[in-house]
Amino acid sequence: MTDIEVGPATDPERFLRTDTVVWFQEMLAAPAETQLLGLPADQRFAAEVDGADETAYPGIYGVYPLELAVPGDRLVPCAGLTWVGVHPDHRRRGVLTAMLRHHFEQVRDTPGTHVSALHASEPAIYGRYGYGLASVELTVTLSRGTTLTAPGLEEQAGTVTTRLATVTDADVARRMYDCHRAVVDAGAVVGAPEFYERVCLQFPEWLRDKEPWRILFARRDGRDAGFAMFRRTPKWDDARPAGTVEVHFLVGEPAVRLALLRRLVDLDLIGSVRLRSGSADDLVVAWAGGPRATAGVETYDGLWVRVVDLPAAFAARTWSAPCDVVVEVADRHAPWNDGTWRIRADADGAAVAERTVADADLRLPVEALGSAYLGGGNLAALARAGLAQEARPGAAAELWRAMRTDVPPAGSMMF
Ligand SMILES: CC(=O)SCCNC(=O)CCNC(=O)[C@H](O)C(C)(C)COP(=O)(O)OP(=O)(O)OC[C@H]1O[C@@H](n2cnc3c(N)ncnc32)[C@H](O)[C@@H]1OP(=O)(O)O
Repeated sequence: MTDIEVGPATDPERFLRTDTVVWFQEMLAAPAETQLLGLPADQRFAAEVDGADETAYPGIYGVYPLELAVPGDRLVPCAGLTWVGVHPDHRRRGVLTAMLRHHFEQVRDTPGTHVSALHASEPAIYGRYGYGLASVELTVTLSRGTTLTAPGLEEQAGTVTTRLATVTDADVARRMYDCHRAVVDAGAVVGAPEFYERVCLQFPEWLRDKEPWRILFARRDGRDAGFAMFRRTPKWDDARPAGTVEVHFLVGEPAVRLALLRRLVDLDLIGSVRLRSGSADDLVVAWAGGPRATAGVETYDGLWVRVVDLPAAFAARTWSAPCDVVVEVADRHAPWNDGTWRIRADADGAAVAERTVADADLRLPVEALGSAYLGGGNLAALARAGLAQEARPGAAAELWRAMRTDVPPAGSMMF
């Protein structure tokens, strides 16, 4: 096998050339640092291989510094793995494997950060590296004028007004960041302020004939209370307006989201509204009156979570029920997690994981723990499916009851 060295990517132009060839996209005209906005210089990494072409790195990856909302209304630091790409000349020779090993070591050595998370380009890639699917994401399409019923929220929704802005308007990125950070459900991720500046970038090559992204702010008591980010695409069917609205963020408390959605399904000249990043039990489906009352519900994988430092990650979230389970964890790529742990949670929601020589009640791969980390991946169902092995009957359900949450994890914004 070729020697692969992973370290800082110090040449932004070379980084972007790799990205462009990996994703077969056109080169953007904007300066490299503008294109990389939001990806801190010390969070850009590259793989070098002897004899590689000097113009592009053989492999690249980057990390957005994110905060992840974990059970118990806590925001914890999270390494947002992104910009992963291996040059077509170097694929299937272990470059990704070397980069992910490097990433896990970096995260392990970063004080306060214990988990990594990502959105996968393809579902088959990341499970083998210990990422578990932590949330299921719904894309919900609503027809224009869909009635959204929520008697318990009417009074609050009635106090919300909405006001349209464009991402290029002054201060929009900061307002988005403030709103997003103020109201997050477990499962959601929040970026650093620069991340929202990135979201607001409008490269001409991306824009072409498209509408610039609009931000519909919700206002209550003279302050921002949430927002929706959307763009419309005009369409006409037999001379009837049938434009589509694509919504990428819907942020705020439930009553605020309801008010924003009511405005979106009432926009002129549209036929449908497509909402990304819904949770498995999304409020929108309930407000519409069930899946058949929508114009379509599609299910995708949401956030993939990788527990990098097992005991620290477990201590960072709140647990839902007491448990005392001995778990044998298989972890090839972060060997410091590999082995047997006694996991105990108390009635106050605190958990401790300690090394033990006791016999395991349950054997599972580390990705199963990533899957359950946000309260979503059902470990008892996993055991039934033969993807975790119980030595003590009921051990998987015991651990699951302690990790699960009342509602499924929220959808995560794309990063
Ligand atoms: C978080 C994000 O940024 S998601 C974006 C990921 N990037 C992309 O999809 C861009 C296009 N694809 C690529 O750049 C590359 O194909 C990558 C990054 C997916 C894989 O890089 P490679 O260096 O080829 O992977 P590597 O050689 O380390 O492969 C490791 C293993 O994963 C497997 N694997 C790699 N890619 C895939 C895939 N797309 N589907 C299924 N298995 C895969 C390999 O077969 C190999 O298996 P093995 O260990 O059993 O032999």
